[in-house]
Amino acid sequence: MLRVAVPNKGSLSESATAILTEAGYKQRRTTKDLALTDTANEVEFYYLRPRDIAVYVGEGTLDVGISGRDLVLDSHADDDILMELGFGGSTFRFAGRPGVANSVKDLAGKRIATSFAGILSDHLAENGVEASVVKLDGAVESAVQLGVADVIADVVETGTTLRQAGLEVFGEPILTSEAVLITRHGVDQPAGLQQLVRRLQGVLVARNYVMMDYDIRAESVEAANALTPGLESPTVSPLHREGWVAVRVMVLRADAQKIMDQLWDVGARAILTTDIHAARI
Ligand SMILES: Nc1ncnc2c1ncn2[C@@H]1O[C@H](COP(=O)(O)OP(=O)(O)OP(=O)(O)O)[C@@H](O)[C@H]1O
Ligand SMILES: O=P(O)(O)OC[C@H]1O[C@H](OP(=O)(O)OP(=O)(O)O)[C@H](O)[C@@H]1O
Ligand SMILES: [Mg+2]
Repeated sequence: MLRVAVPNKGSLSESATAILTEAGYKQRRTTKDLALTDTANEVEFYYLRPRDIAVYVGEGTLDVGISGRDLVLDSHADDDILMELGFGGSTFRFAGRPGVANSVKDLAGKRIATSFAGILSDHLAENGVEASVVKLDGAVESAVQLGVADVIADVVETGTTLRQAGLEVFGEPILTSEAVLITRHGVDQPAGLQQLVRRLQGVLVARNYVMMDYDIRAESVEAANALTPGLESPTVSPLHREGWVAVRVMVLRADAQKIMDQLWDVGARAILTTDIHAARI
C-alpha cells in the first residue's frame, strides 16, 4: 500500500484533504483520526504536522506527503518536490519596525526571530551576513515588541498579522511557498505513486481550465485557433450549416472571459464555457 502523509491541521490541512477527496480518495471523517486506510485505492493516509511530514518522507518512513515548500527547505530533509499543488501560497519575508532596515545587508549583528531557522540561516549565509537567529515556535510578530529580537523573518500571506504588530516588510522576499507533493530523494517510485500524481494533476486541470465551445465560419478558424490553441490541438467538427465549423477546446479559467471577447471579434458565435469535473491529461 502507498503510504501518504497529509497535514492534520493548520493552513494546509483543509485544502490537502479537499484535493485528495476531489481526486477520488477516501479521507478521514473527523480531525481526531490519526490515519485512514482507503482499501479500494490501496492507499494509507497518515495525518501529521506538515513540518514533520518533510522529515518522515525524507527518512523514507512514508512514501509521499503534502507539505509546504518552505517547510521542506527549512528541514533540510532528503525530499524531492514532485509537483506543486496550487494552494497554501505564502511568502517568507523580513519585517521590522519602520526604518529599522532596508535589506538583508543591514542585518549584520542584529537579532532575528523566526520559526524557520534553517531557511533564515541559509539566506544569511548566502548573503554573507552574520546575525543572531532567535528560534521561536510561533507568534513571531510579537518578538520585536517584547524585546527579544530587532527584526523577524516570517510567513506573510495577507500581511494582517504584521500590520497588527506595527511591523513592515523590507527587502526582497526570501522565498515564495505553496503546498507541494514530496517523495524521498533518489528512491524508486513506489507502486501507486504515478496514479496519485496523475489524479492530482487531473484535479488541478479541472480547477484551472474550462471547456470552451464555439461556432465559426471555416475561413476564420485559423484566427480563432490562434486565440485558443488548446493543450494539444482544438477539436474542429463540421456543422450542418454550410461553411461553418464547431470548435471545442480547453482554455485557462482565468483567461476565459477575455478569450470569449476576442473570439467574438474574429466572428465566433454561440461561445459557451463549461466546467471540467475530472481529467487525465
Ligand atoms: N497564513 C498562513 N499562515 C501560516 N502558514 C501559512 C499561511 N498560508 C500558507 N501557509 C503555509 O502553511 C504551512 C504552515 O503550516 P502549519 O500547519 O504550520 O500552518 P499554520 O497555519 O501556521 O499552523 P499552526 O500555526 O496552527 O501550527 C507553510 O508551508 C506556510 O507557508
Ligand atoms: O499575513 P497573514 O495573513 O496575517 O498570515 C501570516 C501569519 O499567519 C501565521 O501565523 P499563525 O496564525 O499560524 O500563528 P503562529 O505564528 O503561531 O504559527 C504566520 O506565522 C503569520 O504570523
Ligand atoms: Mg503558524
